[in-house]
This record gives sequence, structure tokens and C-alpha cells, in this order.
Amino acid sequence: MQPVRIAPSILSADFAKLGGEVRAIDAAGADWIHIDVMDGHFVPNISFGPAVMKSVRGVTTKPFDVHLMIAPVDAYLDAFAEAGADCITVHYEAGPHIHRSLQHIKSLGKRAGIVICPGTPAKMLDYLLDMVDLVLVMSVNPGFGGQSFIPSQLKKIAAIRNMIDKSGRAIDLEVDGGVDAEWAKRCIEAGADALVAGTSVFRGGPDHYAANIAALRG
Ligand SMILES: O=C(CO)[C@H](O)[C@H](O)COP(=O)(O)O
Ligand SMILES: [Fe+2]
Repeated sequence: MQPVRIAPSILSADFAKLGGEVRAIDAAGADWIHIDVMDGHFVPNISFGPAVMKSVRGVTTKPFDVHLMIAPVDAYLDAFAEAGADCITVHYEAGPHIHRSLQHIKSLGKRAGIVICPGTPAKMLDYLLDMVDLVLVMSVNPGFGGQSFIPSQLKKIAAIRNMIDKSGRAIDLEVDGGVDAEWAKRCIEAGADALVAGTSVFRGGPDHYAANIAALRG
């Protein structure tokens, strides 16, 4: 397993200063930039689309880790690839043809990620693990930042770590939602090697970003 990667979610950034916020988390030690795209249909919230993402692509060379909460998603994959995504992650639950969506992402030359909600069992990955570069475990129900970590997801993280190790493939195991320094430690112990954090990274403003990111690494 590699050292944990920290992916601050810009959902918690000050949108009025988005370019500066992305620069600040880059300078503070972010490994990836997590981009939460919400469609107001799959999830009960709307965030932003590929044009906003593209507008900050030029301010950092860090990978863009794009979490698409869109259903159906296929019609939007090309736009996010063109806007500068490095990894495109789609929801198992957003269907209707998740396997086809993952094939599409790979055909665009991007890393492909699959994300599962808190109520979705790890078993759903059985016939998808051979085609993904990243598994994202939601530790909150998707749609909003600032929610509390759902403890039952630790068991699922451990189960997926086992599945990944058995697969023999290099697949990142990322956790998203309610991750603070305490939960980060438990996620890493359970086998996570990438952590998304919005609230706990952006808390206190730019002067605190480096310490907040360092706290998540433990
Ligand atoms: O995908 C998400 C919500 O659907 C966000 O990435 C996640 O909630 C991060 O924010 P926080 O750390 O505040 O929970
Ligand atoms: Fe996310």
C-alpha cells in the first residue's frame, strides 16, 4: 500500500475566490483536487459543471479527481475529460449501464473510478474491479458537504481492501465524506490509501490548510 493521498474537496472552498483556493490547497500539500459535481437529480443538490472545473485547471498541475454525482452520466463524460479530469469516478447506483460508463472513461484515456453509496454492498464490485483504477467508498450519503461519517463504512473499506489485494491490480481505495483527523486514522487502518476531505481541510481559512492536511495524514 502506498502513503495516503489527500484530496481536498473544493465543494467547501470559497467559490468567490475559487482559483486562489485551488492554488492555496495545492501549496498546502494536497495530492489531488477533488471535484464534486452534483446534478440536482441523482443527488438533491447542484454544484457546478465542466466549465467551472476548466476555469481552475490552469492554476495547478495536481491531478483532478472528479466525482460525478450525475444520472445518467454517459452524455457528460467527454466534457469532463476535455475540461481536464485525470480520474473520472461514476456512481454504481447512477446506472443504467455502469460497465459501459467505465469502458467509455477508459476509451477517453482517463483513469476510471467507481463509487458506491453507504447502502451499497462491496459485492457489487465483483464484476467491475478488473476495469477500474480507483474505488471510492462514500462514508456519507452523497449530495452535501459537512455531514457526519457513517461508522459502518469502515467494515466495507476493509472488505474492499481485501478484494483489491486479491485482485493483484493497482487500485486506489478512496473514502469520501465526514473525514476528519480521527476518522482518517481509522480509514487508513481499515485499508484506505486516499482520503477526500472538504470541511476538515477548509476549516479556519487558508492559513490553516497545511496543518489541516497534515493532520489527516496522521
Ligand atoms: O462527495 C461529497 C458529498 O457528496 C463530498 O466530497 C464530501 O462530502 C466531502 O465533504 P466533507 O468532507 O465536508 O464531508
Ligand atoms: Fe466527493
